[in-house]
Amino acid sequence: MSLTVLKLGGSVITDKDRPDTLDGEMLDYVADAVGDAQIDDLVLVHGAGSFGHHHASEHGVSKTVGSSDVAAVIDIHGAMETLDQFVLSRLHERDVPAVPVHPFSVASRDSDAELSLPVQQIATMLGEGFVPVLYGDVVVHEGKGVTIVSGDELVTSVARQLDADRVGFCSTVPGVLDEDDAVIPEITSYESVADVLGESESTDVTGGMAGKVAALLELGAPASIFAPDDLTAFLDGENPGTRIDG
Ligand SMILES: Nc1ncnc2c1ncn2[C@@H]1O[C@H](COP(=O)(O)OP(=O)(O)OP(=O)(O)O)[C@@H](O)[C@H]1O
Ligand SMILES: C=C(C)CCOP(=O)(O)O
Repeated sequence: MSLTVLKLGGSVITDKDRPDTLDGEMLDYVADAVGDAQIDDLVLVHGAGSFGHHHASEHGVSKTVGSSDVAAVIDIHGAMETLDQFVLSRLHERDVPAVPVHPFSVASRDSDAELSLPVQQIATMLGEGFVPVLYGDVVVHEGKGVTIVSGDELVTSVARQLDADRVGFCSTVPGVLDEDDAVIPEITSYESVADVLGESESTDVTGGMAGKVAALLELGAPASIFAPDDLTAFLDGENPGTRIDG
């Protein structure tokens, strides 16, 4: 069996400039591609877009800055659960057997910020024919209350632990772009692209493209970053966009 881990970028499925606003057309578009895909085992992770980053920013919470305020936990996690419900229902409309895995309820960080994400339930879900769906969320963090765990970190953690065969990031851009906005076909070291990597153009507490590339270089397996137009090609086994191989 071949395992694919795919992240649907929050900037793809939401309108990242308007708080708590779905991009329903794009969500339908990517859900169509997932619904039509012929793949054995699939784990989906979605980002936060305007459902998580605005709330995290309002409460001053990021991957490194924590909060012990229950209202912050409920606000951020609640917004992400709402977005997750939209994602799940669009997938169900296409008969994708998608089931939720709520990171806040299962994951944690230790005092060195090391993420611990149990994957046995995800493996069992796959074995039973489900498509587990995770999402960027708040996560309890030893000594800091809660911090943010990005969908990118969840992808790399699941992919590493379950030895994924293919890892894909569907974002709004066709790949990592160079200074002339051309897609860089392959990245093998952070230094080679550090100058062109920036944060997201919208509110984003998890580091935008720079955070994504850094996380993927540490994965130890190749991963692709591509735009929604290329999602079907990726799910068909091609390697569109930028291939990151640390
Ligand atoms: N060199 C670069 N090439 C491509 N995109 C870049 C680059 N530098 C910065 N970016 C920004 O990074 C964004 C992609 O990162 P972002 O974190 O927003 O993606 P996402 O995973 O789709 O969203 P989310 O984090 O909400 O899930 C692009 O939309 C762009 O604004
Ligand atoms: C801001 C929150 C809650 C999660 C961020 O996840 P990402 O959109 O994958 O970076």
